[in-house]
Amino acid sequence: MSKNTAKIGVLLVNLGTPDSTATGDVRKYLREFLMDGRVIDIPFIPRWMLVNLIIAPFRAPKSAKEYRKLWTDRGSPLMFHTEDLTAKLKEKLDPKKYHVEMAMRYQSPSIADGLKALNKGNVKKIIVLPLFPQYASATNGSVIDKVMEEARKWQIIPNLSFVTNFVEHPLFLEAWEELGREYIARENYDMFVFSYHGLPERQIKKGSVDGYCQLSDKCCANYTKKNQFCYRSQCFFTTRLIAERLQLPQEKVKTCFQSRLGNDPWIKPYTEDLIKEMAAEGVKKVLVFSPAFVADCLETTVEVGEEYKEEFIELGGKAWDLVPSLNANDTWVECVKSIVEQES
Ligand SMILES: C=CC1=C(C)c2cc3[nH]c(cc4nc(cc5[nH]c(cc1n2)c(C)c5CCC(=O)O)C(CCC(=O)O)=C4C)c(C)c3C=C
Ligand SMILES: [Fe+2]
Ligand SMILES: [Fe+2]
Repeated sequence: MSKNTAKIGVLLVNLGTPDSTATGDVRKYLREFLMDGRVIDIPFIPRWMLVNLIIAPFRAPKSAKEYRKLWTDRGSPLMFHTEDLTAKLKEKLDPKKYHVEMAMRYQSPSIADGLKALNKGNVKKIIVLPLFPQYASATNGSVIDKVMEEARKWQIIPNLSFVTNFVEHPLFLEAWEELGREYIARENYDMFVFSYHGLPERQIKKGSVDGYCQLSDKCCANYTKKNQFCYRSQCFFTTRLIAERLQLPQEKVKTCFQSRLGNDPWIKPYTEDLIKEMAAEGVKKVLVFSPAFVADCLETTVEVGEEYKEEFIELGGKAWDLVPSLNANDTWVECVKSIVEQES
């Protein structure tokens, strides 16, 4: 009997970050990111004009300044946390059985290079794990799309398996529970805010099965087979699962959405509005979770941890504590290992 020595390839994919904080590099990153038709989902010519003539030129210098607040000796946190996660996963998985690579959807290391490295290693199967817990066409969908675009060029296409979301994975929830518990043990919070990356409402409606998702509280509050890919519904569901584990009183738990871009309506409630409401109601101490991200990045450290905090404190708040992301937390590494083993 011949022994099949081919391994299982694993590709961990995160969003991507600029190569440096130079305005030119940030502009290059924004152009690639926002020219993705799953991110700005309008026809090519208006998208090209919007991105190249308006957003990239005006936003790049502002974003570069924000990235400078975030940058470390090891570069962008999104990058080095993903590197650390990958290194720890490699240690946990049997190297005779698995070949692990990491990639970024935009900029580098590219998905094409990650796949090439796996393919050279003679893999019989490739498991693609986009590092986004809740499915969105703009993130997980875009990673899957790009992997298929690359694989389409190969003579031999091995078995490809895609992880579409992992909001219910017990170890994902346990990792957040552990991180949250440390804060809850130290402080008596009035409110627990779960702030997720936003999405244009249009993108939720486009993915709605039989028009089920109308962005009301009714549809998104229930996570069912009809809306299992509705990003907003998965976010509410994530909040509920983490809050239940931490036994947080329901009336002290809020879900909201941050980081709007452009003038179209994005999914609500907006984090900025919630901050104002909470301050007006006399809420003083808030613990914030950001479970759409598995690594700290511009959106967590700067937007939630600095900018929203400043706004809340200016409006009379006393504490706005951000729970750090999963980064290379051991329970999270176990979660990724378990996802890979389930898909193997
Ligand atoms: C949960 C994951 C994310 C979704 C969904 C998502 C959708 C989305 N994002 C933009 C526009 C921008 N996002 C930016 C940064 C950024 N976004 C995510 C994740 C999701 N985006 C992450 C992890 C990051 C941080 C990257 C880092 O380097 O730290 C930015 C760039 C930063 C800036 O200039 O403010 C933009 C722009 C859209 C339009 C969108 C959905 C359609
Ligand atoms: Fe984003
Ligand atoms: Fe919905």
